[in-house]
Amino acid sequence: MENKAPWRLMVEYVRPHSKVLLLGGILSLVGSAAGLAMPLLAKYVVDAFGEGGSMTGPLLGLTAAVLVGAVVSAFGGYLMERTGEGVVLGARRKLVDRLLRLRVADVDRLKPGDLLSRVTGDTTLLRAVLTNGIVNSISAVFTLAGAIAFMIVMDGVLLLVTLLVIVVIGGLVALLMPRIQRAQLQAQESVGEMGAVLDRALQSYRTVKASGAENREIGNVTQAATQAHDRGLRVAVWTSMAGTATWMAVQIAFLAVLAVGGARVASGAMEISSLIAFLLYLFYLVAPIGQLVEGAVQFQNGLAALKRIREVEDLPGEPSGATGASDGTPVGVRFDDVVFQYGEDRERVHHGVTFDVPPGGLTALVGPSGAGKSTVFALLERFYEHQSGTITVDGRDIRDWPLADLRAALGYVEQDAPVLAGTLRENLLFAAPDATEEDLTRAVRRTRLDDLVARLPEGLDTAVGHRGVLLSGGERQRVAIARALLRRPRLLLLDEATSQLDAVNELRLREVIAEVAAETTVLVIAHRLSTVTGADRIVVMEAGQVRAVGSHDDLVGADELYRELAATQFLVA
Ligand SMILES: Nc1ncnc2c1ncn2[C@@H]1O[C@H](COP(=O)(O)OP(=O)(O)OP(=O)(O)O)[C@@H](O)[C@H]1O
Repeated sequence: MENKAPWRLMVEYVRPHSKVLLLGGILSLVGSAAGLAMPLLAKYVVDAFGEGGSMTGPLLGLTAAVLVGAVVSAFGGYLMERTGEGVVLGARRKLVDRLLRLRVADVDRLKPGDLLSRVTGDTTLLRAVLTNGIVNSISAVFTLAGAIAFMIVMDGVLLLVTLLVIVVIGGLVALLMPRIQRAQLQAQESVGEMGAVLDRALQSYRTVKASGAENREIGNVTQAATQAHDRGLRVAVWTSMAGTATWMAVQIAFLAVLAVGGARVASGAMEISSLIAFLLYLFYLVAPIGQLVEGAVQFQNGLAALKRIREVEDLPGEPSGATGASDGTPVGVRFDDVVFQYGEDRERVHHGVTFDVPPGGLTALVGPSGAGKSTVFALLERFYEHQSGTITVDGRDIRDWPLADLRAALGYVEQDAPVLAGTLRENLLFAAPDATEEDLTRAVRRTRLDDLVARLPEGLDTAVGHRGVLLSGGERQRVAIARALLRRPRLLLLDEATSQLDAVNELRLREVIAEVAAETTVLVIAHRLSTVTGADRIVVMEAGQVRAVGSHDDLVGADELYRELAATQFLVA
């Protein structure tokens, strides 16, 4: 979406930490200056040794340089790590903020496990860029420049020899960089892919076991892991080639300097102490060149990670307005010639859906599977945008409602009624954290959950297990209804569970629905005869259109499809 140069994007993450970074940078410069002074001081020690002068001064200087270098570098290093963690935190915050505000349609496409790896894995790579990448590179450049300056002073000819070797091999390394970045991006993608496969297996854990598909799923995850491994190896190959090239550069330069320098010392063109100092400086080049190469590699890795992070950040988000409020007064709903398809390449799901639900009472949506009933709910919640026609809630086009207010006005209970991990209380308060104890007790009573609460060892504070595995299907559905009711919705959308409920649970559910419908508008996707016969009106949908509206008795007499549904679906299932 944005077309900024990659390093600019990187700067955005680093900017909030620029002060600490500057301090760290200065410290590492001081550290490298202390380091740079050492060979020169060593030369003085050698000179003093040769000339029989006092060695105390140079030796003290050498000690001071070592100490200053060590302390300053350690502190500078700590600051860098700290900033690195700060960058990771900042990136994660930003990414998570976007992740939870994405549009449902985009999330449908993306794989949860892959998204997870972007938040956990890719953000971590950004830190490496900062700590080893940017700062080490800056201090390396400084050390390098300093060492070269000293080397000019020592002997210009030897410097030329050194630079020639380094430039040739440096060029080779530069050629490797784009390959490293590409390989790293692919490696990160494999890690994301592995997360996605693993996530799928864990989400459908019982199905995997029941289908005897453990080995196949293990195979799939292992395959993704192996791919990540292979691609990681490719990164390692290119990286170590870059490392080897650097190492060779220094070794060849060393041999060349030794040969040329030895000749120059023999001919009297240069002193032996200068040659020693020069060789020491030459080895001083090893670390910064290594750092530069590593910095460049880290930078490539960081860019690869950044690409994956930006892919998510650049997706459009929903408006992040304040949480909406609802006063619980019932509202009416109207669909007027609504046309909708899930994607450009998808078939239409709604071909002009029209119906009208007055405020209050119970309205049942019925129709064969795939008729588009759940889609009615998804459109009302604005999980997706309809292509044409009008949907109004309380007489107001839903596109004109602030999204947060619209969603606060609607209570939504999904068919598989998810219960989140945590205690029963946490689950109930999920949509209304500020609800009072009294509200809570009332909601529990209204949804006939008091028996359950009395039976649980720690009442409301009993942990209900990951995804509510410790509750029955009927209990889960009622927990979800209670959760929705605590938000005092003006319209309750209830996608009835298709699974068979036992007689007691079915009776309870019917009572709960009837009681809620006395106070607010309830729109229920009905799979049960008890629900449709108890409804004030029934909307019959077929293949993306409304074919009839009426009471149970009207429809049994007037609508063939309804009669058929009543005879088979509702009575049997
Ligand atoms: N998120 C989605 N992305 C793409 N297509 C979808 C999506 N959700 C539903 N569909 C398609 O839209 C059509 C209508 O689905 P919908 O869930 O609204 O039907 P339904 O009447 O509620 O059926 P059921 O009673 O089986 O739940 C189906 O063909 C389905 O495949």
